[in-house]
Amino acid sequence: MEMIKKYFPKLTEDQISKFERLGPLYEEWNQQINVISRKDMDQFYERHVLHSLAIAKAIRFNPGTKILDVGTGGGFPGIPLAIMFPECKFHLVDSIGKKIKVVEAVVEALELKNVHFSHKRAEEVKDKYDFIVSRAVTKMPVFISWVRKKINKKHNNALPNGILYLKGGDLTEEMSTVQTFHEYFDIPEYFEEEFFETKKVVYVQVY
Ligand SMILES: C[S@@+](CC[C@H](N)C(=O)[O-])C[C@H]1O[C@@H](n2cnc3c(N)ncnc32)[C@H](O)[C@@H]1O
Repeated sequence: MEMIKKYFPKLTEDQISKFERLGPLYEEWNQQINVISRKDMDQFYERHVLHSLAIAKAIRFNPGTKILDVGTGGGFPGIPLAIMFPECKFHLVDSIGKKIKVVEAVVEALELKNVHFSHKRAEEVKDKYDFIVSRAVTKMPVFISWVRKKINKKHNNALPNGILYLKGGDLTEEMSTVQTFHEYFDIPEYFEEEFFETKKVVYVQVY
């Protein structure tokens, strides 16, 4: 938690309180439904919360921005981002119902009014969004095929609308077939910590 305050020094008391409550909430839920590997729970804030917030280092979403988190699992990166950007609207989806139950419990406990959640596959989502965020779900070409028709063309953020994906591994081959503009965001200094396997925020502009 101290690292979050250090890297995001402008958090309000309400945001700090919500981030502080996340740890115990996931600890409790993880005993019933395993959404986070047990060994990761020891470094929950670094591996999950701070890691998700790398997207907030790549872009400060403007109020009103609509964001879809595809394959959110227990709520990552969507829940930490929703706390960080309370004036943006988030929709978290996952194809596994019990994971969405954990999201539901966390959203209710923290009264996150800016978060909706659905048990569905990405391919079934009908609405359009300004940004699609994700972490560790599938390879980028597949991911793009799922979401490319779900991105609004009109934009009001510093970056044109698109995908922001927390990705690990060697991206060279994976990204070689991606034809639209894409770039990798500088790794925030906390990514240098060895526990981060995913070292890039990949931005893909779909149009
Ligand atoms: C490795 S987990 C990552 C979960 C979360 N994003 C995280 O980083 O903690 C991948 C998740 O993607 C979900 N998933 C895979 N394919 C999906 C699809 N087509 N639509 C929605 N969710 C999907 C799985 O159910 C799983 O919860």
